Amino acid sequence: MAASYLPRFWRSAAQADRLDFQNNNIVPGKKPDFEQAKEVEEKGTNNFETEDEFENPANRSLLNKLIRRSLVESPYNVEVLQRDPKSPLYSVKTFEELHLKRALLDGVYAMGFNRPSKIQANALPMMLADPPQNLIAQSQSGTGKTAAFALAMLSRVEAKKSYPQCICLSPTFELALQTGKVIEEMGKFCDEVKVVYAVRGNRPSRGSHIDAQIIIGTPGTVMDWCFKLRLVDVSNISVFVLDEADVMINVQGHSDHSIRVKRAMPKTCQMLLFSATFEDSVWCFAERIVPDPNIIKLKKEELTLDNIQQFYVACECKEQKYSTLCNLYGIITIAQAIIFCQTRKIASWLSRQLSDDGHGVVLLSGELAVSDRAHMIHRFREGKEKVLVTTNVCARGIDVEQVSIVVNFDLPLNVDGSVDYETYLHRIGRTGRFGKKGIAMNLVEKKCLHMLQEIEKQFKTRIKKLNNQDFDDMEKIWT
Ligand SMILES: Nc1ncnc2c1ncn2[C@@H]1O[C@H](COP(=O)(O)OP(=O)(O)OP(=O)(O)O)[C@@H](O)[C@H]1O
Repeated sequence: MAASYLPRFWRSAAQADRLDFQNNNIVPGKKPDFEQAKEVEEKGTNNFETEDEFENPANRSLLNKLIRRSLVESPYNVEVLQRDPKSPLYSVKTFEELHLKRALLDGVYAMGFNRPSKIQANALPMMLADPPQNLIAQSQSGTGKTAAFALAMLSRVEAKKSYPQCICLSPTFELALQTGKVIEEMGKFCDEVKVVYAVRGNRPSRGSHIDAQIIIGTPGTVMDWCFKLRLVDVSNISVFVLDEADVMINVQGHSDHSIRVKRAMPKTCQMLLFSATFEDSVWCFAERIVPDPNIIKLKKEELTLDNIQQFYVACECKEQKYSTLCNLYGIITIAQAIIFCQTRKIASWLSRQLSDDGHGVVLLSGELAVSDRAHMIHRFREGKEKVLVTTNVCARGIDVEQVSIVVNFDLPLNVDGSVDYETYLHRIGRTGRFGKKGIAMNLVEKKCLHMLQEIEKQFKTRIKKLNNQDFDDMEKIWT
């Protein structure tokens, strides 16, 4: 790693070879005592200015810990956020008060959840009501929507009946796998409940019996399973979930399939639509296709999360964006990062270029075979790869806790060249999960700077400028 690209105080530490940034290793040193740890913490990370202080092994170790905490672990406190009425994680309720069955309570606690988030506490009573009620729900990215609808499905299935009872549609292969894993994990104490994946590459033979109660899949494959292969008796489906519902009902390709599957559901089937974003017109459409829904809706100014700080660097051209990215590399690889590109072509150019220049990187785009996609996302999730270069295929839903920085190598655009606000929000929402701190960095050509103002106006938010040359500016980010 080129130490000169590091902020001042990290630079001196790195030059002294005291911190193994690449591997986030804690440098062995004298174990700091608690009082000293507190004192240093209260001083703040920027107070480690002198070499002398770095000489002290206790301080070195503490510094390392602080960097880890601000970048990798983030000094966030879910407990505190959950008591703040302004936070999307706020909840006055406990999971017990949501009347979940014992096996599910065991499941959520085993996952380390102590209290429900706002969306979970508000949506679950509606979803579990009898008779079942439909719901269209919006909540910011990373606030626990997946767990909310997973709990609803797991609460509704009759485990003794070995046939599909719930269908959940996701827009991508990766998200379907991730959501299925959450359902499996959460339901691990519910004996006999199974999940099956209706995704590309998993094709049971025609007429085979599916004994899983929950089907999670992408719209095209689920449609094939229901209508072409006749694997699913749709008249038994009691819960139908559309995750990322706005793209599922509005974007060509997804919408034809999703709406066809939805129309085949029995009249009594409960419809649950979730997303962090719903353009006004899409919201109206959703209300038209879901009978008599309960509604949980956010205001525009509630959409961005305070825990994600947004920045931009103004660049002259693509090449300068690339060199800026290289300058940032030491910083973005302290934790994990996702770099978004507008097209597959740019993504593969960028990942090739970065690897040629000796940077570790993994590419995930739609052109890869599904097995390669699964392999790449698995390696990234495991932390074996620190930087993921991708397209919008990973913009939504992907939940990797250690992602501290999202870089928009290109701003997300609609086909007409205007800013795609929804995708912007989903992309930056890959960091700052469940109250953690995160950073969104936009590399923007000067001719496109007006787009940043449009984003600021749209979400009543602020995107701060960073100086291209002087990455000591970056220092300010973490403080
Ligand atoms: N009640 C909870 N307590 C602690 N952690 C939680 C809780 N609910 C969810 N999480 C964690 O928060 C993270 C984000 O949750 P999730 O992926 O469900 O968010 P989401 O709202 O679906 O996000 P997106 O809009 O990006 O799809 C996950 O790692 C999940 O395990």
